[in-house]
Amino acid sequence: MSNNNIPEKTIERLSEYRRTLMNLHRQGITHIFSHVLAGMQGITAVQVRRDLMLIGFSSDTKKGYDVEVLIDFINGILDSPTPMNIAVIGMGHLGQAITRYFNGKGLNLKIVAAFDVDPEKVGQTIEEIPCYSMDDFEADVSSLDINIAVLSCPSRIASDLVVPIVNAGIKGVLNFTSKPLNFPLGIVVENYDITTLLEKVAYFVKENEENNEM
Ligand SMILES: NC(=O)c1ccc[n+]([C@@H]2O[C@H](COP(=O)([O-])OP(=O)(O)OC[C@H]3O[C@@H](n4cnc5c(N)ncnc54)[C@H](O)[C@@H]3O)[C@@H](O)[C@H]2O)c1
Repeated sequence: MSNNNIPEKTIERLSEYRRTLMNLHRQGITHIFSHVLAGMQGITAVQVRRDLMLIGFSSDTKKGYDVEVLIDFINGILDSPTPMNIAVIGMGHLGQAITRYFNGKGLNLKIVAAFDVDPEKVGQTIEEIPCYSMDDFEADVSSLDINIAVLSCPSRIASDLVVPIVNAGIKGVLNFTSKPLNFPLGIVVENYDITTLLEKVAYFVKENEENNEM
């Protein structure tokens, strides 16, 4: 099966499984049963087994899954053969928080540059990465071999960045602004808006309360 056929939700869970497995590995745990992994993720063992079957992982031994082997297998599915470089566009509160949080994770993905328009930030090193001017965005993205952009600029200017991002050859966008963006086919985009997500949680809380009252 090509990785393109793996459902989005399975990809998200594989990333979560890997983080859990890496923690277990650090604690010296060598094997884990599907129901234990499932319990740690708050899902069913059937779901875990189905996800791992989908990616062709079947080495469930009497002791459960071999933690190291499973991490390697998931690496082979999720990671690109070469490390991917990420740029943060808008190195304000959120951009800096994301960089600080993400670059400590030791993944095959690294935030290597920031772009901003603030003269006090451009030319500085912030959270251990260089901050470049938006004026030279396309040339710098190309010379730094950046594949992915994280958008943490003001929402009102987010749509102005679609064309520069496409022209610069960026292949994936994680958009944190409150302006949902569309890109041409071939560019992966994930819009992550905390207000939408919180409203979704609040809606289901309300639904549960209403159902409990009935
Ligand atoms: N999705 C979420 O969970 C979430 C949470 C908080 C904030 N946000 C959004 O993230 C964005 C940033 O929020 P913040 O609190 O970090 O704001 P901030 O004002 O601290 O940072 C914004 C940064 O963008 C820079 N900027 C302005 N115009 C730019 C341009 N044309 N190109 C590149 N950079 C530019 C600014 O100089 C500043 O450094 C906002 O759109 C906000 O709505 C999303």
